[in-house]
Formats: sequence, structure tokens, C-alpha cells
Amino acid sequence: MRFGGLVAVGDLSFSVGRGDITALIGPNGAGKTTVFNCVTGFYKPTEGRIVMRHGAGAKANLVEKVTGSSARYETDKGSGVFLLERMPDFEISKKAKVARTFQNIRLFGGMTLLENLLVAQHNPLTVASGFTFAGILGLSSYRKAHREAVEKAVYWLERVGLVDRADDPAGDLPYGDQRRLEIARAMCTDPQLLCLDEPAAGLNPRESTELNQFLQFIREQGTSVLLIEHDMGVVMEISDHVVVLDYGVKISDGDSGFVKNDPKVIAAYLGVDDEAEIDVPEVRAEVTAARHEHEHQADPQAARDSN
Ligand SMILES: Nc1ncnc2c1ncn2[C@@H]1O[C@H](COP(=O)(O)OP(=O)(O)OP(=O)(O)O)[C@@H](O)[C@H]1O
Repeated sequence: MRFGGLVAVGDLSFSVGRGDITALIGPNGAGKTTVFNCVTGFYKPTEGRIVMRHGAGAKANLVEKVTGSSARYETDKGSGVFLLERMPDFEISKKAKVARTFQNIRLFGGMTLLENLLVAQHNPLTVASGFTFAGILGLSSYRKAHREAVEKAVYWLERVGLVDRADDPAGDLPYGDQRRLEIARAMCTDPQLLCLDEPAAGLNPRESTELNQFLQFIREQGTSVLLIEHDMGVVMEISDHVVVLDYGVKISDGDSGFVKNDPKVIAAYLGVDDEAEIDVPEVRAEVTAARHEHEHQADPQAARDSN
């Protein structure tokens, strides 16, 4: 993804396994949010391919077939291949079933919790109305769809422990509850892939633990999760797979144990000026040791002074 002369995301290829929690980490400005914006259709990547597969039948040869055609996607009895870089954002959420949350909460603060979760389901409701006002008033299909939408909203409100506040304005909730409500809203669209941009930002330790449990529950439901997160406690505890970006290039890819000991990851964080910003304790320890060694070699007296 290029912005004028700046290559925000360059040499990057990675897979998100079905039913896995995959974390995308890296220093500030590494390109993480840009990747999310490409996956969810907010940006059109300048080059490259982003493939979403549904179902067991979507084999690699179908991916190549769709790529070689001018189609945006191909579906067949519950399975499908979607080339996200060709699709507009509304189609990515509606057909490819990719949902997202944002770095900054984007709930409708003046609407109730229940209303926020119903708005997320406006697509099936509009279809059930037959796209007419009369349909909303009279069609039994609309009444059934509306009942199901409310049931789904209540289900997710229960999952995030907020059903007692269903009729309160979303803007009145404490910050941590708003973050969980935002994820619940995304889940009401029945995503196959849920993209979360820094869901643990600003949470206290208790809220962070609740979030971990909730994300693990989502994974157990079979929804794949792609996560940008600076809180390494969250990343290392719940991720099946971690991808590390630096300057728009992938520098490491593996499970959390592999990534936090990878010298390339440690070296990338060496570029961070303030050691306090490095929130992987193992990486911070390595970076501190490497700095001291470097200072010692360059100027033994200064290194002793700094100690
Ligand atoms: N719309 C845009 N126009 C121009 N440059 C952009 C745009 N969006 C992102 N960039 C640049 O792309 C690079 C990657 O930014 P991005 O926000 O993706 O990084 P990040 O890893 O998400 O950072 P952070 O952890 O701080 O959120 C940065 O140099 C940023 O300035």
C-alpha cells in the first residue's frame, strides 16, 4: 500500500488460520492499521491480493481461478473465495463476512445498547422488509427477522454481561464496557473473520482479563480473529499465531514463544527510543542488555556512568 512516495506496507504475506487468533504487532507506524484498512476495504491496496475463504470446499485452485477471472468472488453451497482487494467495503462485510472494530470507539453514543446491536443487523432486516415501508409494517417475514435480530442482540449482550443495561444509552457506559459492546456489535453481523484494532487499549487489568476470556469464547464459536494489539499480555496469552511488522515489512511469523525470542523482533524494538514503550518484557530485557553491551564497547567509562 503506497501513499504517494511512502510505501506503508510493502513485502507482506501471511495467513490467518480458520478459528485462530492471529495478532499483528510491531512498533508505532509499522503499518498495522494500514493492513486492517486494506483487509476491510477502507483502502484499496495499490498492489497484491487478499483472499478470504469460506468453507472446506474453497481450495487453492479456486483461488487461482477467481484471480484469473474478472470476478470479485465465487461462492458455491456455503463455500467461497473472495478477493477482498477487488470488493467495496460493504460487500466485504456483507458477503465475505469480515467485521471490524476501530482504534477509537465508534458506537452510536445516543442510541441504546440494544439499538446499537440492531443497527448492525440492518442488512437482513432490510431484505426481510422486501425493501418497502409496507413490508416493515405488514410482512410476517419482517416480524420474524426482527424477532431474530433482537434475540441475537440479547444473546451477545448476555455474553458481554451488559444485558441489564440494554435500554441505556451506549455513551453512558464505562470505557471498558463500550469496547466489549463494540465487539458484540461486530459479532451480530455473524462474521467469519473479526478484525480488532487495539481492543485492550485503555483497559484496566480486570477489563483486560474479561476481554481475553471474551475473545477466547469468540474463537471457540469458530470465528477467526485478527488482532492489532500493543498490550503484549493480551497478545502472548491468547494468540495462536503472531505476525510482526516493521516499516511495512514482515520480520517474524510464528507462535508467541518463537516471536518473542526472535532476534529480528528484538532488533526492531532496538529502534524504539524509549525503552518504557517496549511492552514485551522479554524483548525489553534483551534490548536493555544489547544497549548496555553496545555502550560498553563504544565508551566503557560512559557505560559505567550510565549504570
Ligand atoms: N492515509 C494515509 N496517508 C498517508 N500516509 C499514511 C496514511 N495512513 C497511514 N499512513 C502512513 O503509513 C505508515 C503506517 O501507518 P499505520 O497507521 O498503518 O501504522 P501502525 O503500525 O498502525 O501504527 P500505530 O501502532 O501507531 O497505530 C505511517 O508512516 C503512516 O504515517
